[in-house]
Amino acid sequence: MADADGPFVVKRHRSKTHIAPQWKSQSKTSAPTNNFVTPLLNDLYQITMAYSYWQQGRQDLHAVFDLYFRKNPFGGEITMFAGLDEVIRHVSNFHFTREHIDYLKEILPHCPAEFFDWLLSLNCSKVKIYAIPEGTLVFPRLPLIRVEGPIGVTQMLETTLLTLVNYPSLVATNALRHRIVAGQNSTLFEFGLRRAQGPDGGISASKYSYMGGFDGTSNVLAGHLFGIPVKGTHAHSYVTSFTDVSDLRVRELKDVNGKVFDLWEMVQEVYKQADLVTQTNQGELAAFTAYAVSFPNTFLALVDSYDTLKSGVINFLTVAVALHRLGYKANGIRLDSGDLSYLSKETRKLFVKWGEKFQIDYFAKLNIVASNDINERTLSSLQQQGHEIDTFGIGTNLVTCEAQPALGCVYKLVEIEGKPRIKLSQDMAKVTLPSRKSIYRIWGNAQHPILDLITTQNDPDHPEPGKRIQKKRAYITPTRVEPLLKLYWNEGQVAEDFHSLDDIRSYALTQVKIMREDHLRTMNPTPYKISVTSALFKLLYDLWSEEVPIEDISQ
Ligand SMILES: Nc1ncnc2c1ncn2[C@@H]1O[C@H](COP(=O)(O)OP(=O)(O)OP(=O)(O)O)[C@@H](O)[C@H]1O
Ligand SMILES: O=P(O)(O)OC[C@H]1O[C@H](OP(=O)(O)OP(=O)(O)O)[C@H](O)[C@@H]1O
Ligand SMILES: O=C(O)c1cccnc1
Ligand SMILES: [Mg+2]
Repeated sequence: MADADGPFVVKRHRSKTHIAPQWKSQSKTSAPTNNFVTPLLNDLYQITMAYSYWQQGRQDLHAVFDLYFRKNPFGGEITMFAGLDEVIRHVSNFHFTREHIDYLKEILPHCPAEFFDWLLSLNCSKVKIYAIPEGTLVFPRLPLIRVEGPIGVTQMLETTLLTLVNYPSLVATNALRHRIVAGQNSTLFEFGLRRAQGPDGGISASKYSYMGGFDGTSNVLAGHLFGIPVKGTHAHSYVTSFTDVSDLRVRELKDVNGKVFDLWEMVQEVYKQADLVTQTNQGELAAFTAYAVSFPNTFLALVDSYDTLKSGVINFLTVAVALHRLGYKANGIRLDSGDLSYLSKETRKLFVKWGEKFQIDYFAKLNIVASNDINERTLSSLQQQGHEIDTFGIGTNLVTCEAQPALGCVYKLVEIEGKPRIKLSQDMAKVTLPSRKSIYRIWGNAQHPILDLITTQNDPDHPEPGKRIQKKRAYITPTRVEPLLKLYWNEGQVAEDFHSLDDIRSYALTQVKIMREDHLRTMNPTPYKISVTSALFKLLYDLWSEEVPIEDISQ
């Protein structure tokens, strides 16, 4: 498959992320990737609430908000947290421009000039952001991000933070699930840009699919922006644009020592030696020869334009033998229709047969790429059937997250001026967990975490290694207690070093090895346990009774 140097050679850029607050440094890297990401990328109600907070003189009340989701996506029991880097970029850059304010004046004409002056002065220099590291496997109800600071500004972060976390976490989780099903030995490429929900959807899909365990993308801009390996083959239209050899204008190719040969003549020679029973499509053979002239080192051919086994694979092999004689190694083929399992096995047999006939040992291991509407179920079915595919190109179903179009992260107030707050609901899952909380991942003797514990501040049940805790009808003595929330943004300063995309990806893949397998399986997995301490439980019920007094229904 092709990269910038030719079909499918891996090329990594450095992708270290450095973030510096915009008002302290003009460093370009501190800006969000998408310049739509400003305080104006918001729901109107964030601005109208800001006005009312300001009018009531409440804008500086100290608020704590939690960002969390209630249910893992895709019927699974894991979610990969993604998008934090862009959140911190947004926070570090948060300010309204004069142009934004002029527009807001148009849509909120009755608001006084002083309100707009205040809006113009807003930034996140009094905000603190605690978060779980990006790439961590997370679960329902855990605060992924805890935002603290003046309600005037922290309220306004709601919509933007949600949009920066929801889709990234969803698509990263989708990618991770594909990785889990495909196993470690398959190569996975994201091919979804053309089908993504617009340019930002496409860029985010490429970035977060890579974070979730894909090996590369066909999206050139994503390669440029994030250092993701970019890969590609060619389309059917390239093949079908050649009718016959008369379309082949450049046939000469230098061998590895620099001597010039006519590749088409060499292809004809191999063609004769191959003793074919039926004639292959000659336009296809001309197209493959042309592509080999362009990319002799990494030649890969799309073989299903006419007849995969009788024409495409044979034409590819013919060109591959000719290239071999000039000292080049072809890469392989791509299948894009039909029964991918059957065709991959038959193709592998042909690779072996031609390798033996022409005495080229690496032919047996040539790369078989498959694409065509592949999703998690197709991957899983292909694994059961046995197949000979080395590389999967996955587009539509990965980037559009066809199995579940949204992750329902929400942003809820849990404390104001030090007072815990609660949002009630008939639906228990929608009742918020009040107060500023901490989360601890609790490890036992085995090499995997047992549960996550959510605590209040100064909780009497603060977990410690070696200190036994009781959870329902079980005791746990933690061997390790891992605080999950870290301070990332401290009143105008980046407080935690950010990791490169490659590091986050490796961290995410390591966690998959650590988690118990039954939580990871894609079908009917076991839920991972999330517990709250007695103190948090009591706080919730006390607040509930305070907000809605217990009714006497005997009257
Ligand atoms: N062996 C297989 N097991 C399970 N699913 C497969 C297998 N081979 C292919 N598929 C999937 O089956 C679907 C086949 O799609 P479709 O019916 O459109 O056929 P097609 O091969 O694209 O046909 P055509 O190109 O002739 O229109 C794709 O989603 C593909 O990923
Ligand atoms: O199938 P996806 O997972 O979305 O992967 C990307 C698809 O995009 C390309 O062709 P396109 O679909 O544009 O045309 P085709 O279906 O006629 O090949 C490619 O050949 C894949 O089929
Ligand atoms: O390079 C490819 O093969 C490719 C890229 C995007 C979509 N489909 C295929
Ligand atoms: Mg297609």
